[in-house]
Formats: sequence, C-alpha cells, structure tokens
Amino acid sequence: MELSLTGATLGYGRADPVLAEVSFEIQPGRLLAVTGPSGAGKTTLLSALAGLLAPRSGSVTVDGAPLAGRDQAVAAGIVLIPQDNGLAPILTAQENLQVVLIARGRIPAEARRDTAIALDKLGLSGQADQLVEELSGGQQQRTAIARGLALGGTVLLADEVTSELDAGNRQRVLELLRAEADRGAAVVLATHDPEAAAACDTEIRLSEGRAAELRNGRAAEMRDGRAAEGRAAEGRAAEGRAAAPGRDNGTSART
Ligand SMILES: Nc1ncnc2c1ncn2[C@@H]1O[C@H](COP(=O)(O)OP(=O)(O)OP(=O)(O)O)[C@@H](O)[C@H]1O
Repeated sequence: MELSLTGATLGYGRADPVLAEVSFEIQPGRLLAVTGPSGAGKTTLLSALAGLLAPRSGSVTVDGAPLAGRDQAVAAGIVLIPQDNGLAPILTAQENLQVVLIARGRIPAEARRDTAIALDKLGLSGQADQLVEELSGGQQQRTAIARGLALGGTVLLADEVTSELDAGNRQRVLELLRAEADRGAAVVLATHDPEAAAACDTEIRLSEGRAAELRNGRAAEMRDGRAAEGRAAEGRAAEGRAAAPGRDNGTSART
C-alpha cells in the first residue's frame, strides 16, 4: 500500500493555509519523523494522512487513488494515535483496546489476546483493569500507543506519542515503532523531540507553511561516524534546496 501527498495544501476554513504544496511518499518499512515548532502543522499533516482533513488543493492518495475520508483510511489500515490519546476515560485500559479491536472485526477471544500482548509490550499489564481516568499521563499515553500497535496497521501515524514519557519508556516506544516498521508498516512520528527524530530514517521538517526533507537513510547507520557526517551534509543540502527560490513553487521530498 502506498500513501502519498502530492502538492497538498492544507488548512482550516477560510484561514490562510497551514501547509502549502507538500509532496512526499510514506514508505513501508521506514520510520519518518515529522518535526517543526509548535503550530507548524504536524497534527494537520497527520490529519490529512489519516483521512480526517481533505486537502484544499493537491491530493492525498492511497495506491494512486484519492483518499476519500476516514472510513476509507481505516479500511486501508491507516492507524492514528492522536496527540490527545483519544481514549475513553471511563473505560479501563484493556476495554479501550478491546472495544476498538472488536469494532474492527476481531472476535472477542482474539481481541482479549491481542490486548494483553499490546499492554504487556508497553509495560501496562498491571494497569489493564484500571480506569483510564485513574492512570497517569504517561500511562494514558502508553495505553493509546498499545491500542495503535494492537490494530496492526499498514500505516501508523503517531502524533507526539513520547511527549509525556520518561527516558526508559520513550526508548521502549521508539523500539516498538521500529518493530512496526520492521514488520512492514510505514510509521510516521510527529515529534518535538530531536532524539526521537534522530531515531527515524527520514525527517520532514515543517516551517512557515513549507516542508523540507532533512535526511535519508536508516537510523542505524547514524551510529557510524562517517554515515552521520554524510547525512548531515545531505540535510544541509536538502535545506538549501528547499530554500532555493522558485523551486517547484513548493516543496517536494521523497522519503
Ligand atoms: N481544527 C482546527 N481549526 C482551525 N485551526 C486549526 C485547527 N487545528 C489546528 N489549527 C491551526 O493550524 C495550525 C497548525 O496546527 P497543528 O496542530 O497542526 O500544529 P502542530 O505542529 O501539530 O503543533 P503542536 O506541536 O503544538 O502540536 C495552528 O495555527 C493551529 O492554530
């Protein structure tokens, strides 16, 4: 499954667009960081990829056909872990997962099994029966991640999912996102956190309504001094290209 934006301009109502003419592909097996200052449009971009926000112009396509809305995105396996968690506070952690899994067609026994596996991966087995409203912010965030992982999507859109986590849990989540990519999912992580972005293969930086690709290549290679140096140069070149006047009248990046 191939998810792409082509010359997509995104915005709300009659206000100026948040992002103009953004083009890139989300690739299976890879982790893509979407970075940029608060208000740059990270959530807006993920909303468009999730089928929640139609582009004003340009397109978001799945296998070349325009993405018609959230229902189609769900059918295509595009999973969103929203910034505000999107959990039901008066259900328990495990109920929050089971309800969604059953709604997506899993039989109750499978839903229970997959819920237990996902909560265990996030270190939440002990919180399974606790109401979400009684969980800490970080535990709630991990519950939302567990729910996203349990769905086993083809595309996983994770919006600031490490913002409330301690260092150990952040590392655990980054490893789980990498495992999702390794099983073939395309993973997009919107983040403020430079270390989380550095763990991704590619980074799209949003700034002043535009998007620029900063680097490419597997994060593992970053541990090699030479590769890191090479990629830093690539990043500078990509920024230079994006800033060049008249280039495509917009931003184009392949990930
Ligand atoms: N539903 C909405 N209606 C109108 N404007 C919106 C809506 N959602 C976001 N915006 C505006 O769009 C711009 C981009 O917001 P967005 O939430 O995408 O940024 P962000 O990069 O995710 O920010 P943060 O890092 O703070 O989460 C902001 O100016 C915001 O006020």
